Amino acid sequence: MSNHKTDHAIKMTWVPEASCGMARAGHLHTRHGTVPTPTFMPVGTVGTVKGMTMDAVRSTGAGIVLGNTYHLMLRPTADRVQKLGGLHRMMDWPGPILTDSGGFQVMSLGALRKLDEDGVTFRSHIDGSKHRLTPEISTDIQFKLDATITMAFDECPALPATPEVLRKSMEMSMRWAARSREAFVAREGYGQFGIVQGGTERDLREYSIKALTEIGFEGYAIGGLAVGEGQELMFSTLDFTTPMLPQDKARYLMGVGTPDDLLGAVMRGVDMFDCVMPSRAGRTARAYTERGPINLRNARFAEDTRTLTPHDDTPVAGRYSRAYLHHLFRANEMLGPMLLTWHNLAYYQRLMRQIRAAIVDGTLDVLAVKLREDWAKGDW
Ligand SMILES: CNc1nc2cc3nc(NC)[nH]c3cc2c(=O)[nH]1
Repeated sequence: MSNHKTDHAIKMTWVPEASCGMARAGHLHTRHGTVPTPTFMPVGTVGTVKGMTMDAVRSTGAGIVLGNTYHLMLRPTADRVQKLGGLHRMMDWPGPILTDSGGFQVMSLGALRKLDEDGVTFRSHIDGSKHRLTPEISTDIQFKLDATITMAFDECPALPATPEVLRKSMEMSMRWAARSREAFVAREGYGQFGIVQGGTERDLREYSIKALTEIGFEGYAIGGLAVGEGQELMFSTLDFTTPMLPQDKARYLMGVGTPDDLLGAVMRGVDMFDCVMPSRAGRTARAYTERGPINLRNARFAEDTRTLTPHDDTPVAGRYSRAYLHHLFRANEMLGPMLLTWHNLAYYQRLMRQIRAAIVDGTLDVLAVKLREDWAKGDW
């Protein structure tokens, strides 16, 4: 079922460049610029990547950032963001912005939620005010935010769940996907992604992909994972899910993940990621490095004059000692979370660039062995 409103617009496209096994390298062409994939999207929850100016975000090499519908609809509200010229103008980020559709965060943050066939009613975690999200309302909010990529409104069931619960939830999300597509206003270079559901069940994932590809979207997200199932079950689900997705459209694995998750998911055919880990870790003194994560509050760093990483490709990496960062966190200084968020996001972007380059020259398997060896070695 194609949708008249989306036929005429020149949609957003994903163009393949190279592949290595199941892994792909390509470019996502949008109204707000072209992004090399695989790509990691820093999370800009309420119109800010916490602790970072957008110049700092850009300096890490990030190409596209994520905004949260749930948070933005509560504060400053979609109408106000629209009045301020949309997210791009308001946060001074001219590049692509993907907004999620809010359902996942309603279920994890909202209070007193009531879910029905039409949508979800909930109270704000900020002031207890009552709000409603439906496929139509969510799509309209994302339009007002001027999202480059709009996400379909779905339900992400908690795992573990019985196949029957997963089937009912997925079928409702597919009905919501059709309503989301109907409500989507096509504009040149903008796109909407459907979200595949079905938990870890192969038949349900197949049904969901069939439903979504019949509706037709500019890209496809894999939802319903990274909800506590563990890496092994996430990877085994990807093993049979990504091959069933269209080859010529971007695949986005929602809410993932650690550096090892990213590597494994790219090797299973995923192109796009978002995760709060690098930025949240930056606020809690957890530094991601080539030798795995380290906790900078630990006393062993008090006089460690080494930098966090041998790379010196960001204003942080080559300039500040672990001892200084340790001091900033012990002193609860603002600069601690700022510098470490910057470092972590730069580490994630550098990792994605390394992975992408290895796909292009066909050496991803070699890189994967090297990365996993180094992560396992632990700190220098
Ligand atoms: C916006 N819709 C939507 N968001 C999600 C965000 C997630 N974030 C995680 N782990 C941190 N899993 C997720 C699944 C979904 C999902 O199934 N749907």
